[in-house]
Amino acid sequence: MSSIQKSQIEAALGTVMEPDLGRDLMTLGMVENIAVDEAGNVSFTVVLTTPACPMKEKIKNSCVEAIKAAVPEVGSIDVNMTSKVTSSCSHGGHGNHDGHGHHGAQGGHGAPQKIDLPNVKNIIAVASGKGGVGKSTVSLNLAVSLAASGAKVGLIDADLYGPSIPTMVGLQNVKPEVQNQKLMPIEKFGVKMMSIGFLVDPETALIWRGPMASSAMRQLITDVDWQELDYLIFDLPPGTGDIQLTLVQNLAISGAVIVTTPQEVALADVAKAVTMFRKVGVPILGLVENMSWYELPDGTRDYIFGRQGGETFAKTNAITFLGSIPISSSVREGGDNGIPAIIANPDAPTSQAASRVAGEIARQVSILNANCSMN
Ligand SMILES: Nc1ncnc2c1ncn2[C@@H]1O[C@H](COP(=O)(O)OP(=O)(O)OP(=O)(O)O)[C@@H](O)[C@H]1O
Repeated sequence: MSSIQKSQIEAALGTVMEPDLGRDLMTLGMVENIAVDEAGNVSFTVVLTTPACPMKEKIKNSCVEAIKAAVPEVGSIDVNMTSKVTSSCSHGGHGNHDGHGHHGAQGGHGAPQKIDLPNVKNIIAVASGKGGVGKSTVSLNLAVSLAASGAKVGLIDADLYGPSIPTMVGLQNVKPEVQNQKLMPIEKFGVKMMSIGFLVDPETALIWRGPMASSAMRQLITDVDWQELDYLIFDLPPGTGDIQLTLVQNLAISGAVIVTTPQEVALADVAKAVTMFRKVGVPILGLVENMSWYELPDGTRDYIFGRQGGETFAKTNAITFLGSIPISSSVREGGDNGIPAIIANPDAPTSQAASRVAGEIARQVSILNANCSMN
């Protein structure tokens, strides 16, 4: 008969800090179902804020160590790691005392209602100051990677003038069904997708300007039956013009990810994207540097577009650096063949880098949501 009390386990786990949130797991309510059997074997569940948590193993090991140190007579320790994705505070009223979301610049009394999707926990906008830096590639790999970790994920390709997601996932000639007056997203690689490219041919979209473009965007968001999603990745059109500004102003975005290459010209444009998000009060989750280097056959790196431009920019502008993704022919081939590199070649360094970036983004969303609900 074991003399170990549940309270001893609770006390031990109360010393384990969540590395990002700076509070212990018990205070954060992350531990459930603690059980101690007669032989002194312990089991419990740790509920993380995202299945893509890069700290998963670290937290698990810390729990085991804390219990062993506090209760040396313990038998086996069975830690069940699970997750429940937290919701963004950008939903009107959620986690925010004034009930108007956190977008101070726009969210005040009398401000127009932002488009909100109550069943979508987090909308992540992926932006770039300039075209061709790999924004769609990063958005797609982010979506696929989060879905592979177990999250419910959607992806919107809002590039009116050059939708690339249909080609990148091999769905060029697919048309979405309409059910109950809603467009059904098309599911591939575990991700629910909607692209302007599924709805109109590129020549038609090319002639749209201003209100036509804005209403097409609105439809992509509100007329789609997304159902419940943990993350909706919004691949914004490249640049920082009126279309982009209207979108980020009118949509309840949780946070923005900015994609750049290390090149200086791309970075000058990145500054504009940063300014745009800051102006409308959308938190910037961080910056991803794409096409950071090319690995030569002898293992050395060729920094084709310059070195660490993204990281330096992030530092000087007080933005989180989310990671670098090298140039690889498998990424380009994946884009052309309709199978994302992360699926076709998950062990390639580029795929690993893209997965790490996805984990970092999920982590930043969790931190943002936790900080906002604590305030
Ligand atoms: N890390 C990488 N390595 C190799 N090729 C890449 C990488 N990232 C993107 N590419 C390739 O670069 C091209 C442009 O990428 P992508 O379409 O993702 O950029 P974008 O910024 O979304 O462009 P657009 O401005 O057209 O929306 C594609 O052919 C893609 O396959």
